[in-house]
Amino acid sequence: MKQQLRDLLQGGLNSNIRRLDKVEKEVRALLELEPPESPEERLSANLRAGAAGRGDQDPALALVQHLLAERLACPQRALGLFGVGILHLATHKSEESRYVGLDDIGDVEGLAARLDLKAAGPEDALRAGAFTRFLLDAYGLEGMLAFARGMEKGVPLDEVARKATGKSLAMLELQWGETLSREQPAKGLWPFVVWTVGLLRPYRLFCILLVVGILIQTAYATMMPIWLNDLFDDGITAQNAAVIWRTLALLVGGFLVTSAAGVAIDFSVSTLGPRALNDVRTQVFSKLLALSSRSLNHFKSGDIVSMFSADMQVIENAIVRAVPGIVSKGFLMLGSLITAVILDWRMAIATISLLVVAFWLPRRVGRLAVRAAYARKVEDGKLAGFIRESVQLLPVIRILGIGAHRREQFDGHIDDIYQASHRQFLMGELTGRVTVFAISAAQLGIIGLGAILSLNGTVSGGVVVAYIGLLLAFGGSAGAIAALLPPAIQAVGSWQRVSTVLAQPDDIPEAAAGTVFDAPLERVAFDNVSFSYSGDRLNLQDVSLDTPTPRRIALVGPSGSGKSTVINLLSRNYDATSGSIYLNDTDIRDIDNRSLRSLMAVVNQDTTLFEGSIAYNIRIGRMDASDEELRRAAKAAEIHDFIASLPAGYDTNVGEGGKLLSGGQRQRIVIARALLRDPQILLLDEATSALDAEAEAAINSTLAKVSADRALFSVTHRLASCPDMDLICVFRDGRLVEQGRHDELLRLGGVYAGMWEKQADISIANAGQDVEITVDRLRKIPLFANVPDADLERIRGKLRVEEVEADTVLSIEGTTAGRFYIIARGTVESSVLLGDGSSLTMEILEVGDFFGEFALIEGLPNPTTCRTRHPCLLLSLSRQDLRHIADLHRSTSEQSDLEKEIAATLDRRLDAKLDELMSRRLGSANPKRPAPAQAAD
Ligand SMILES: Nc1ncnc2c1ncn2[C@@H]1O[C@H](COP(=O)(O)OP(=O)(O)OP(=O)(O)O)[C@@H](O)[C@H]1O
Repeated sequence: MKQQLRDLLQGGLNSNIRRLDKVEKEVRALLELEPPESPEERLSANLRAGAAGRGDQDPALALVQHLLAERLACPQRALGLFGVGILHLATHKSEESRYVGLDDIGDVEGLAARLDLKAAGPEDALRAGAFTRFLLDAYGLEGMLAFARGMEKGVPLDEVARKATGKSLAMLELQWGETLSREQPAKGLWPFVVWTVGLLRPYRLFCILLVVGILIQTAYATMMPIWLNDLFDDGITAQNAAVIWRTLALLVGGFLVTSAAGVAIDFSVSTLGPRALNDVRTQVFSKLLALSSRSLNHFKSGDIVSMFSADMQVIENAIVRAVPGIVSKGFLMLGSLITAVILDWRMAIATISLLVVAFWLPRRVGRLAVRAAYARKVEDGKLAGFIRESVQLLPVIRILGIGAHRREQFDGHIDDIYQASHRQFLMGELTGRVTVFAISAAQLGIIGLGAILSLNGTVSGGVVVAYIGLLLAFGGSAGAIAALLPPAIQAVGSWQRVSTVLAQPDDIPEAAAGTVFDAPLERVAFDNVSFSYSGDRLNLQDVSLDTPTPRRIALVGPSGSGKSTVINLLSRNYDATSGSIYLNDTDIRDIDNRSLRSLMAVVNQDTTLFEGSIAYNIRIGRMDASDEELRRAAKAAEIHDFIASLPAGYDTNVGEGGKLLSGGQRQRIVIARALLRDPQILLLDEATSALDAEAEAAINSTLAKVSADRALFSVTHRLASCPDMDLICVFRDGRLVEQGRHDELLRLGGVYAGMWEKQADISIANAGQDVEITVDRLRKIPLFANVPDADLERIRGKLRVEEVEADTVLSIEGTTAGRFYIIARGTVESSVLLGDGSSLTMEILEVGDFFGEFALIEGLPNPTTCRTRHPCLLLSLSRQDLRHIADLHRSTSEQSDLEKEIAATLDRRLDAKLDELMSRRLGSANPKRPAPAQAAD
């Protein structure tokens, strides 16, 4: 056998075997395969598999397919997709498969079919590699192999996907798309120069001025050595005054013209740079406006802001200084080379050979420098985002006492920045230094050669003098390029970030041949609509709803159930993952986007205004509205009288974000803006939840008036307004679980009835001044289920009404201080701190929910931190008050019944919470592998 193998090797297969060996090693590592018994066996398996790759099939692909089939029991149908995919991963840098364009990924089904017929082009191989890498990353080797093994003939791929990953094929493709990097692979200096030239194209006159200036400078520098040669050989050596005077005149004249050309260059670059940069700013800003919320979610706001400040500055500097400098010095070097050939071809060949070597070296270092500059930009963006988040959340950081932890994270960021910038500067400087070093070495070599050749008279003294001049010009140019390279390289990093945004496909949904919707709206329908934000799980599932309009529709349900998502889909902030939404009988995707938007107005809880006057803030609802229409909208929003009472009236400046006005006033301006559009569909997303109770009561009455005769979709946590609604849609876990009128839903006794029961008997009166709760309602709190009426009446009397602003921490995990609370208005987030300092939301507590019961028992610490998400109205009870009531019933030294009951209930709740906490922590420790049982669709 050995002899046989040796013969084969000698038969010219060496290079093939080496390649197969390399591929096999990579594939074994990728698929975690045990190495075979002996090298001979491996060699023979390789050869057998390689030999199977006859005809036009790649022997390496045959080897991978052999390993998949023989060692991993994958069926024939999987060998195309995964064979090509794994081979691609093994032979290319895995990173490459991240950069598949989102538009290019196509569907897995089609890809598998193409690869089955072995018609894989390089793009198919890249896609197969990208899909294989995605499965490996998201579902591990087991998941990938489960997919591959499931691809038996005749089994639909959707079924294979569900079995292997718990997700439908469509969801898997969406998830795959989401994991692809939106960054561009590292680019070099040349593409940046090409981009810059493209940018400058609209400014032809200045470009011509610039090019003429550069050509004049180049011509002068190129001619100078020839004139020096003439001056030396024909003038000074031959004692010819005429030649001397003529050459001197040329040198001085050329000098003056070149100086003028320098001024022209300065003038044109200082015009071109800022103009071109403004164009880039416009492009990026327009792109931001053209990107959907889904695409924007992929960029950090810190990155985007620093793109407009730091990045633009760096690019401008490159366009004004570095690029023109490098181009003109490059021309100069080219001109010098031509002169060198004219002067003496032998010296020129030697010069060119040395220079080729001299340029090759810096190119290699330069590539590393470009990569380092990009890495530095990424780190800068991360730090900017971190600082922004820290400043915004400073109060939360203080209250949670996680300052030291944030400091540690900050140290981590600046450490990363140090590493990245150290590398960036080192590589940038090294590129310059290597360039100078290489050119200087070449210079020395050529001067030496010239001197030796002049000894035996092969070249004249004039040529040597001219060459020295040439090389000085050459060295000077190389030095200048070396100095200009670091800022240019820095600019490539910045440009790369900018181009990552610019390369995103515009995906604000816009119907290609969208129809204008100008009919009266008679119907809104959701037909089996499902949606996922991230591709990871469905946030809305199979929602079907068909309602005539105008009608008032409430969307209710627990936090996170998908209510706001319905608003997002209806307003086409996102498009449904599957299913359709109809206005009358037209799919909203077929409606021209402008026309669709003009049909509707959204008022949500964010009342931030734009910097500018009140009039401006209302008018942006419809730019062509007249002053009279503006006033009418303000009157309908019941804010006109207030505006009229201001000294500057409608011209009053609202300050940054509108901070000179109260929350209620800001919200009325937002409502006036919405009404100015006279929308057929009014979308309210918790429009009053950020306001205090008094402002909420007033604005609710305004909203009730302005929503008549429109299709109103109102997301609300507080059910008090629901009895007046024409339709109530109840959501839970992304599904529309109930729909009907208030009475019907109460009779149904389902989710809505439960929510109503929780909120009923807690009444808010007097614009939030008074909150009442009945004894019967108190009894429904498990803690008080068995407490006698008399005690409950006492507890009711001791409850204190508290009005609390948003973002107030009411109890802190691990501490025993605090009170017992019942929520009458608003929502409260209960969270726990994880080991890595991040916090995990356990529950969103809503009206009728209670928390802080742990405070009622001596020494029992709070298991979670509770923080208000909105301004809240709470009923609270102190430990002392409860104890006082308990003491009234204490006959012996034993615990009273009340205390026993509370302790027992607490035990149960605590157990349940701990179980939930454990499972969530375990779940969050392994986010990459969702259990197939949690099928999202
Ligand atoms: N931009 C987003 N990216 C990813 N997931 C999101 C995004 N917005 C919402 N979600 C998730 O989608 C689910 C539904 O959210 P949605 O905001 O529609 O619920 P909701 O019922 O309106 O909740 P709330 O009452 O708290 O506002 C939640 O699990 C939420 O975490």
